[in-house]
Amino acid sequence: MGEKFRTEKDSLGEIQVPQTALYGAQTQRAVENFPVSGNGLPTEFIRAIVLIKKSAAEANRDLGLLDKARAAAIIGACDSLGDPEFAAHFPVDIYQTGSGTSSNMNVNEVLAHLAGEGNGLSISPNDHVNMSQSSNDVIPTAIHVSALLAVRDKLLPALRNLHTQLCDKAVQVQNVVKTGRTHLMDAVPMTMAQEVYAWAAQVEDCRERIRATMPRLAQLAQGGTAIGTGLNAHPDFSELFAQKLSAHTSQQFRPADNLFAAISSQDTSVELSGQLKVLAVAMMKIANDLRWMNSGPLAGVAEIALKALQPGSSIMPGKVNPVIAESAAMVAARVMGNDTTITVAGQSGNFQLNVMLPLVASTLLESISLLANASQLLADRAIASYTVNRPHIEETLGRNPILVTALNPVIGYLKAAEIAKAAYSSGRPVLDVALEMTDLDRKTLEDLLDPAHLAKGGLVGE
Ligand SMILES: O=C(O)C[C@H](O)C(=O)O
Repeated sequence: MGEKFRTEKDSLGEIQVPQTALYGAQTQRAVENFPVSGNGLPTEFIRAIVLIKKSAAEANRDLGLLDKARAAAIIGACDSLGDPEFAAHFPVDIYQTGSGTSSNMNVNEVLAHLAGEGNGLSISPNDHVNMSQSSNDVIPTAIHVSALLAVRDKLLPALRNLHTQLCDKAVQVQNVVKTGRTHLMDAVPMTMAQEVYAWAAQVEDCRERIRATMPRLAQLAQGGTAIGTGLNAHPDFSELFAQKLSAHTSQQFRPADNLFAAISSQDTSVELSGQLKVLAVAMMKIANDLRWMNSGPLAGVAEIALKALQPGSSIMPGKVNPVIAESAAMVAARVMGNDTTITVAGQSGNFQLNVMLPLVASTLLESISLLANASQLLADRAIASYTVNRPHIEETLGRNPILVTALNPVIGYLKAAEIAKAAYSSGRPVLDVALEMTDLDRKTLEDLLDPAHLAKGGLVGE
């Protein structure tokens, strides 16, 4: 049996809508107009719009604009939306109208339908659910709210965990002295803790950069309506709305300093995306360092062994690959690309409205979610569990002629270079060669060339 339909009507006329749909005519038109990606906007974004509708209904009620019965019905409808409704009744594609009007109307229609069910109330998607609002302030507000909550609830905790795991690891490997590398080539010694603490510092700086965007994310376009003038909204609406939303989210929101700017630009989204890109760059570096350090096990750098999580190869038996680091590196690549997308979308503020808002919403939320998940996995399934190949590290460190760098202040660079060359060509320990080519005694050379001492900067008296 074919799907049943009902007739719905909007300002363009009648249209057939699936019988069971909670949405109405405008959503149906959008479904038919935009069969583009097959992907809807993220659930957390739609949830943010629903929260905006709830807070708006409360504010309109308190301002005496919306009668108590309708306000209660709309608020009840907002509260009744569970996961199955989110999956089924918000079908509009990301690549729709640039203002997100189709998604705003989708939410308005679903809530009006649910709010009017079984109570005899006539509830209009435009006049009641969308009262005092325009898509032009709802959608930028939903971007800020959903992004801020995702940063607060997912990304910042994941970064804190990654930082903690890195610091714990650094303590575990504080006595591992290894060869430092510059240009991928052997350089002077360091401890593995110094290396891991450097990653931790990068992560912590990224966390702080992202956290610093939150005060601007907390500024909302709501109340500006179509272009920022607030036409059709009560003068107290934006402030009261922000109070209601703050209470529902345990997060302080407030009206934007300039509502025109909040509607016509996406500068704060661009700012946040830029900080997410810094994190992606840091994540790529850490993931690649781990991959190099884990390379081998026989013919590679082989300093560490990442935990074996799955067979690496369908054809090469026994091979194990650094899958979590590869996954994190792909996330980083995606976020860098997303930042370019958001940069272009952010430029698309023509006169009073940015018209790439759904693209900003989906791309920004994807970056936050991917980075949160990848950070968690990197921490728990790579950093926490890797083991150190101490014999190999010690063996290569002991033979490293670059240790001779420590003799520069005593015998000069040119003499030290001669010793290094002789050590490289003969394959002998640099200490033995230096003993022959200088006047320094063994004890002095042992002190000067001690890798653990050099890892502290080689300062006399350390
Ligand atoms: O949907 C709205 O509220 C306004 C629309 O985006 C427009 O400016 O044309």
